[in-house]
Amino acid sequence: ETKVVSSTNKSSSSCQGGGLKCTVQKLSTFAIHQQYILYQKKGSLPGPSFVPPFVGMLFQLILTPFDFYQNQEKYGLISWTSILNKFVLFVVDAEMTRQVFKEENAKLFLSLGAKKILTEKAIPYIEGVPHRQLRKQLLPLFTIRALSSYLPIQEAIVNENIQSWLKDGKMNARNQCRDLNMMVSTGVFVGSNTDKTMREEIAKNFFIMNEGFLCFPIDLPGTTLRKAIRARERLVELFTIVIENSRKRMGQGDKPESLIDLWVEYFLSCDESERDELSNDTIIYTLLSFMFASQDALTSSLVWTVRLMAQHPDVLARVRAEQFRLRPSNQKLNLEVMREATYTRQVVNEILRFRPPAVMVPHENIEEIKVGDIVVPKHSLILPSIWSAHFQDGGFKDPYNFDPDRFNSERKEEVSCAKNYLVFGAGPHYCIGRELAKNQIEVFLTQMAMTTNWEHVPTAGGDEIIFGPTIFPKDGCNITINPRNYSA
Ligand code: HEM
Repeated sequence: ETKVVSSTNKSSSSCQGGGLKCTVQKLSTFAIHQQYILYQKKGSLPGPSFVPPFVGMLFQLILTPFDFYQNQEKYGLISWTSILNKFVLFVVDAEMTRQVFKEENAKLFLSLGAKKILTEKAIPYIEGVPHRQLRKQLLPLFTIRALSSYLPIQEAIVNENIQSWLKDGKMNARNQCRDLNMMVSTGVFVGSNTDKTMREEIAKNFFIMNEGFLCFPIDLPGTTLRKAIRARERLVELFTIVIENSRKRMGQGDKPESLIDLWVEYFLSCDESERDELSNDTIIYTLLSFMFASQDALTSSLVWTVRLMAQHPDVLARVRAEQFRLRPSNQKLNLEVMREATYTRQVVNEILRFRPPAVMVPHENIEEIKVGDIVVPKHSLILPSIWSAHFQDGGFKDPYNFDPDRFNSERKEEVSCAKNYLVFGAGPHYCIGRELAKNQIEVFLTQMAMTTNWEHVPTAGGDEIIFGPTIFPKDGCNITINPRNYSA
């Protein structure tokens, strides 16, 4: 390594005049140097015989992700590659994937833009004791009581959207579910007692902020990233107003309705000395992370719900029969009924297994760590593959079959294959919104099933799976949709 570094210096000193030839010479020396470092790091790990300098496998990963996956999987349970000159460890084994999620020294690696937008105060960037304390503070927001208070909001907004889709008679699931999801998340987080104009402004700014997560990370006036940062600043102002209103209502003993209400209620119940002085800040930046974490993943799951149910009418018929048995006169959903709807919940779990929205969750190790027997050099990018864990040989039975019965009380694959089910991650950053997310998919599934009939409208190549950055059918899934009488 030292030798290569000194040869770089030598070449630059002999190349003082500048000009194209000199630039090419410097770039080639740099490329050779980088390749040398990568090959040193990979040691005996299997992987591609050649990785293009500078960009590495970036374009394959973005443009043809599943080809990239399949090629990489051929190298075995753990292999190497490189993206933008960074050494990348690709992990397809469920056990090792879990290990990465649990490793304190491997941090979630969100996009470069995400850190600028969400700032260091966002929960995925917090570690150790402060992280554990924050997670504890968040528990009251996801209890059965809390989830019950969000249900009427979820149900009302889902129904409202479905009614407007029925008027059109056809739709693109990806576009419509994205809007529905934004309305539901905003409703759940800030409550329906926040006026409509403010909820709409929150949603509008959140869309702008979301654009910034995957854009080119250049923060200059007029860039997508700068607009996203401005949108975040406006969201901070809007959330401050919502929290102040909630303080007034919770202070006079009103019933909490939204996630913010529950958090404010929790603060007011704590001893003055225990209250976090920066409580507004904590709530606001955590809410921004919630919006970020929930939006694309949930939209992906709703779209797959539409696509998979159109593909499996037998499964949809069983959901309808169960719902009609439990709610013969279209009673409102509540958590008890949802607990009894075991088949419907199996379908939700299978949608999440079969099409996990976040197929891989990048991590960066801040120290040298071990994954399996492999020593991973500091500052590598690790790609633990949730997708591969869900389809790994020796895990779920016939994993490429969409089969909700795998989770019934006889087969219980959620127990026997627990180590392969990684849709919500594992370890200290395990998804805190998982029950909220599952409820949302279930509400959507039941309302679609009981009030509509829909049919998939295929397009050429439209079923190919793309990253966006969660997974979607390429055409976003077009359907025709018609009203249906409430029946089994
Ligand atoms: C289908 C929907 C969802 C999927 C597939 C999903 C998946 C994930 C995954 C894989 C992680 C990383 C876990 C780890 O590192 O071990 C995560 C973290 C997280 N999720 Fe979700 N999620 C979903 C919905 C939601 C929702 C609705 C919320 C709203 C509250 C949410 C909030 C979070 C937060 C705050 C984190 C970071 C937790 C921390 O850093 O401690 N997620 N999620």
